Amino acid sequence: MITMKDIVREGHPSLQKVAKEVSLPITDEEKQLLNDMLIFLQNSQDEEIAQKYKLRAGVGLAAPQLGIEKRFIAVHFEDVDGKLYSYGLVNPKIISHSVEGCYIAGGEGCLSVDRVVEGYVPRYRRITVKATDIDGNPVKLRLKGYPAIVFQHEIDHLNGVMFYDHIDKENPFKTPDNAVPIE
Ligand SMILES: OCN(O)CCCc1ccccc1
Ligand code: NI
Repeated sequence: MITMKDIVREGHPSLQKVAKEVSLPITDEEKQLLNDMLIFLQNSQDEEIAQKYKLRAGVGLAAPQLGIEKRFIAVHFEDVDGKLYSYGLVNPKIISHSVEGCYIAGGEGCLSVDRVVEGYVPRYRRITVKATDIDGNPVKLRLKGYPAIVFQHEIDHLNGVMFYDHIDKENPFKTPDNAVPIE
């Protein structure tokens, strides 16, 4: 099972590179990896398991965070309406996005960053993501608000981008233009 010791921290080269496209169909080993990533997220959100294995709660994980420079991401969370987003995706790509932005009022964190980095992280408010799922089916997701933010955070990891790269250096709490806060 994946635990925190498997997650590389900032400074590790895998977090700074552009990860490679995965050739399809994915291998059984790659399927296992995606499943293990999803199970980690579920475990990290289970109070008992998280406490037992000292897991930090996460709503998403990207393969480069495991030192694996391949374009895999996993997400597991519910949105404010209780809709469950639980996906293991291959080669996710943002194919369109709104001009309008959004940001989490409390800022973002990252399992690969063992410190608080304050400030607003400007994100697109709406995105359309195309990917392949764990069974090789094409997936097209239209996402808005918090779900859109999570996917952007994970896809950033595939391109060597950390959440704090988006924070305004001069004024971290400058309200991003044309953007709405997400509580
Ligand atoms: O890359 C995953 N990760 O480090 C876990 C936290 C993910 C995340 C945190 C805040 C807002 C969006 C996504
Ligand atoms: Ni992260």
